[in-house]
Amino acid sequence: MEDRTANIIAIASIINLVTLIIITRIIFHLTEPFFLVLGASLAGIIAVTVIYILRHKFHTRRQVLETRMASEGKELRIEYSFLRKVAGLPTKFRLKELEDATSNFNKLIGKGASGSVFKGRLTDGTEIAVKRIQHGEEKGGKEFRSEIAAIASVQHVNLVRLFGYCVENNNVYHLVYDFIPNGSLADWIYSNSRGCLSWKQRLKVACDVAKALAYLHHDCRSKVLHLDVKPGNILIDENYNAVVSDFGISKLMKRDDSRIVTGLRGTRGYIAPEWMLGLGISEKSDVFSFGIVLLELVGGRRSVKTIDDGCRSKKRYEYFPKIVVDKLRSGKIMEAVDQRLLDQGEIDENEVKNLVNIALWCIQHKPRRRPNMVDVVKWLEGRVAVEQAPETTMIVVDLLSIDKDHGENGGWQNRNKRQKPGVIAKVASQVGCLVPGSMSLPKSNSFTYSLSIVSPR
Ligand SMILES: Nc1ncnc2c1ncn2[C@@H]1O[C@H](COP(=O)(O)OP(=O)(O)OP(=O)(O)O)[C@@H](O)[C@H]1O
Repeated sequence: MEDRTANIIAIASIINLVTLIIITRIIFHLTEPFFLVLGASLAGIIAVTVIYILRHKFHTRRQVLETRMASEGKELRIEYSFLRKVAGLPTKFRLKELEDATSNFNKLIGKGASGSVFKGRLTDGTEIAVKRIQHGEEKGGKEFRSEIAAIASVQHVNLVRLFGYCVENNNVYHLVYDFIPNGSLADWIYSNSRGCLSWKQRLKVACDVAKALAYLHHDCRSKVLHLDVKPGNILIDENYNAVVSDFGISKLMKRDDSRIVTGLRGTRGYIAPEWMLGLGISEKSDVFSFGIVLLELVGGRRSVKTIDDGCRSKKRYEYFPKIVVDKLRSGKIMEAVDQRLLDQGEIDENEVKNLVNIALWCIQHKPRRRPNMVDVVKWLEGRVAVEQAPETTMIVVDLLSIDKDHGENGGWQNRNKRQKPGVIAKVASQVGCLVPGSMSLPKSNSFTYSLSIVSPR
């Protein structure tokens, strides 16, 4: 509308001017030179007017476009952030936002092998846990990408929620999670630091973790292998629900693949034998680790313990799963149960046997003999009866757990050390505990074990 008015005014001005010149010529009988000067001036005026009109048009159009783009951009941004929220996808944080949220990273919650975790609060009041991975670009970046790839698109009440991430500084990666207030399962079962979980609460934790793993293995577009299932990575929320966390070494696996080959990582005591032997891993490797967690829930202790017998040259180890099998066979399973649970009472021997039986299915050394997590959930919920677990050789024990310096506290991980299967035999012979062939199980409660390596296939 404005454009048209400007055009009309310009054309009308030119017509007026020409008319004025013609009238002036008629009245005053003006000469040729006068008209040359006048013509040039007129051309100048017309050129200026045309330039003005064009500029005005261009300016107006640009303004219209800018306004339209701004409003479309805003709409797109709103839509984009809305879709991310709906899909639960992680958002990118600025370092400054995380510094403000964590008061400059001064509330340390805990430290793991890969970094430190800090408590914080976002401006909208949401409590967060910020994990700072500081391993140098390659390792830290790898762990960071694994974590994001694995949990960015998964949503389950028993999986920790990843709110977002931040990579402003090349070698420092931040992952922002929902804050889970009651510490990890390790704090509850290995020590009294937070108290003692009752038997019912332990059964609930087992169910929650099983559901989370069943979801990762069977309900996601690609199978998600967690690969570091252990009490330290199972968080307890305010209602004592279990939340699985730490996807730093997880892997995605195509639905059609039966196994994948990857460098040995994970945590001592929980690594499935097929992984240690370099035979490839699958969702059944998580099932193995889960079985070990079940036994630790029953015993309130770690599966591998160092025995201090005063002999410094050769360390001796106690393997709890073997103790449990022994106790079950001799009808004394309650002797393997966490003393604190026995003191609390309200623990049913049949329920203990049932849980132990499920665990023994899960830790079968042959992966194909292990159940899948969907079946485990049905067993744990009592929807399907559990048959007695077959005997398993239980002789490929986590040799990499045998670490001269770190003893039994579980703090050592080979997460960042890629090991070849041959290393296992080497480590075994170094610690003097490689016995070829199978081994017979000692009958005593706290026996030490020798290790031999057989193929789980
Ligand atoms: N989302 C969270 N909310 C509350 N606490 C958390 C959260 N994530 C981790 N933590 C706490 O931070 C501690 C360190 O966690 P992190 O995952 O880094 O290490 P870890 O699992 O203990 O060891 P590792 O990295 O060796 O597996 C844990 O003990 C846990 O209690």
